[in-house]
Amino acid sequence: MIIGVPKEIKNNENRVGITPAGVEALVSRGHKVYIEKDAGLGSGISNEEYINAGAEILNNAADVWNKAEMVIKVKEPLPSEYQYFRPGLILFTYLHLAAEEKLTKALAEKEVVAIAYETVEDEEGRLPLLTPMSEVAGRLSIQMGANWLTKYNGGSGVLLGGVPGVEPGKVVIIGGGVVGVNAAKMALGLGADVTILDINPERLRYLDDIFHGNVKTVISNKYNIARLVKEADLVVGAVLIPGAKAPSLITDEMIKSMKPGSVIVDVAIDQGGCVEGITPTTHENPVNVRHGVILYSVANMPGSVARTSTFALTSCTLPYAIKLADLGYKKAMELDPGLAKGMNVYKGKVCYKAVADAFGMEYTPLEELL
Ligand SMILES: NC(=O)C1=CN([C@@H]2O[C@H](COP(=O)(O)OP(=O)(O)OC[C@H]3O[C@@H](n4cnc5c(N)ncnc54)[C@H](O)[C@@H]3O)[C@@H](O)[C@H]2O)C=CC1
Ligand SMILES: CC(=O)C(=O)O
Repeated sequence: MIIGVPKEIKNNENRVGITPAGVEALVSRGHKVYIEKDAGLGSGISNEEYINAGAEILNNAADVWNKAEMVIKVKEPLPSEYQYFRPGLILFTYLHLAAEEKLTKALAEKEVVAIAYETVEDEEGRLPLLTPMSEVAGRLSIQMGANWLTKYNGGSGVLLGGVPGVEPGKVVIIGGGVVGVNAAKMALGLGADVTILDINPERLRYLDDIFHGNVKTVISNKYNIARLVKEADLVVGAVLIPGAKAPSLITDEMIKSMKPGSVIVDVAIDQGGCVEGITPTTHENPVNVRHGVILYSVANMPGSVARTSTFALTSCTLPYAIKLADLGYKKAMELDPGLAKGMNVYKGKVCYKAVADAFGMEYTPLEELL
């Protein structure tokens, strides 16, 4: 198969869809890999490293997209990339379509074979291609929160760990999945007072066990969210309903009730965000201020620590890329039903229900199309 890896163009997105190890693995199995010139530089990977692994470097994005049978990316295509869509092109990347109506329609109109990292499942129903970046974003959320709490950034001036004689800052994490656990690890490491809310009592039991009672666990409902957000110095939005638009849980009224200079990091922004009325920001201009509260809502947080993120992401995506290239997507999905869950748009139809529901579009099960 001919595989193309373009340079990412989202604001400050320094990750890249493949490493030299991935190129080597694909080329040694008889595939051809084209990489856009300088695509790896943001992750510390030179053109020469790709060439030495067997890739061919192309000077522009158009050539990479047009020559490839499968494009491997990191982030969802931006409007300037829609021109490269064509029937039968396999696109393997994060898509977050429930928050991207225009992209959903463009992929359907051009009959792209659109496979989203974030909805691929393993045998236990976990999300193996979302997990590595959720680990990164969860950890980063506390770093970012601590940074925006500083006075020179307009924050309240709270040090999350406190000091002897002064109590620590209060961190409230809504959603106790992968982002939530990793945020909690970092916040506990700093010495903060940590509370995690989740709708799943079993998950709260698990969190109580693994953190040996060092985090408070609270069932998630409107009443408890309002009560805890009001007292928080830093809130992390970490909820997910796979493939769907994130539920709006932190209302404008709740933001008004918070102390001025407190911070909300809405990690769930890539699925639309869990704060009422929130919109995505960029690494260049990462925050908005509402009612004196700082709202951080960057949809590609791991792009800022690209070296770590690229290697973490591609170590998980590569085995799937190899399956797709070796077997073709039909056979690969027949043998691995979890990979089939990644198919969001196919033959012009939306075949992931939560995406179709987000826009009132028709849902067609993949089995009817393959
Ligand atoms: N902004 C960014 O750069 C990045 C964003 N993300 C996003 O972070 C979000 C969380 O991802 P993961 O932790 O991997 O998901 P996950 O599936 O591991 O965890 C989500 C948790 O949310 C809980 N939940 C669902 N509804 C809830 C509610 N109403 N109240 C409280 N908890 C609720 C679930 O029970 C689950 O435990 C996703 O939207 C993901 O795409 C992930 C990586 C990077
Ligand atoms: C998952 C996601 O949105 C990211 O890694 O950018």
